[in-house]
Amino acid sequence: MADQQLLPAVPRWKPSPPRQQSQPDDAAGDEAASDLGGSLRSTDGACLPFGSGSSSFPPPSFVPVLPSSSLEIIVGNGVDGRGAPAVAREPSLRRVDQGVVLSWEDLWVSADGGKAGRVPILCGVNGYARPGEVLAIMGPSGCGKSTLLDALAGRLGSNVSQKGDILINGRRQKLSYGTSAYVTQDDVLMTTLTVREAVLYSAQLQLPSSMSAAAKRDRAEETLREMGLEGAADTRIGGWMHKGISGGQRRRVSICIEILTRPALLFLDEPTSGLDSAASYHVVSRIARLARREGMTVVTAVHQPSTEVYGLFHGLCLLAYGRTVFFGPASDTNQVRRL
Ligand SMILES: Nc1ncnc2c1ncn2[C@@H]1O[C@H](COP(=O)(O)OP(=O)(O)OP(=O)(O)O)[C@@H](O)[C@H]1O
Repeated sequence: MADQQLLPAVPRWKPSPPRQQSQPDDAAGDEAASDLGGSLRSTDGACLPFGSGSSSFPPPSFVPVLPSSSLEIIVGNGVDGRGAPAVAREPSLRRVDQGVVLSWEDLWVSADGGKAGRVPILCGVNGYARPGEVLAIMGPSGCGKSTLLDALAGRLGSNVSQKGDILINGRRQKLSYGTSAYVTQDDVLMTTLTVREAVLYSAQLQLPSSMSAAAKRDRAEETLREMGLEGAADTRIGGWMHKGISGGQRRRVSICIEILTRPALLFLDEPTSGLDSAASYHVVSRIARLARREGMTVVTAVHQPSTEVYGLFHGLCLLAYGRTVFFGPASDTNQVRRL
């Protein structure tokens, strides 16, 4: 088959011996899901050894486990753009029980293709994302990256249906308001506002009324700093008519607005699209640092990252033709990167 021939060096699943357990049915879903600690199942019932063997990307335990404080996130060459060490060692601010382990198992998505019937988009994909880490969804154009992201975020369109499990901390449950945020590919921002105004107004709208005005202002300022936007805070966002902030800064403003509520789960659709490699690096390194610091679970669809940007990802979910062809630590994928 053509797609098989194209991917000779991609690490393959090595099914471990089937477990002595029947496939969960819908009614028993929660109970079965909580038993996924050691492995996830493929469509044929075999176990998929996520994180098994020598992998440093262990499977989710479904008790959200934040990385230990000694864990290092090596950001590119270990030095950020201003020469400061970029190894994140700060302890996470999020309580352990607030982290979100997101997993998906045997997830199928198809679209209504009219006379052609249902058109498959995702075919039994599996994976997970953990607190404090950035999982990159990669693959060629049309392989289903955005669809997977949308399915995980509960944003699929009405002509699309899904089958399979999406679990939050091992259970089928809905995310409560403010738990997750989604940064779309397009920056929808008020061009006449300054960066500070845009973030502050969003803080006033999004943050709970129980927070004082001063606390909301502080949160807005803190988030501006986290995204490295202090220098541009008083610059008008601008647009086609009036030049304002740069493309990379626009992306960071969009992200800034979405993380004001400190969501436990952050979805990003192509956060680096349209950016040069330096701006891409700046955006993703901020996200990686924030994920680490806040114990945030980040899932991002990304297209052709540079080596430096790629080095910021913890996990990789590589799709091709709607199927998972690799899932594991991003650092384990030298063969994939050479393809
Ligand atoms: N709502 C839909 N209705 C019909 N087909 C769809 C729908 N959503 C996605 N598709 C199809 O599913 C496939 C995967 O689309 P998707 O946008 O997820 O790919 P992608 O990997 O994100 O692509 P790109 O990198 O180009 O953005 C495409 O062939 C697309 O046309």
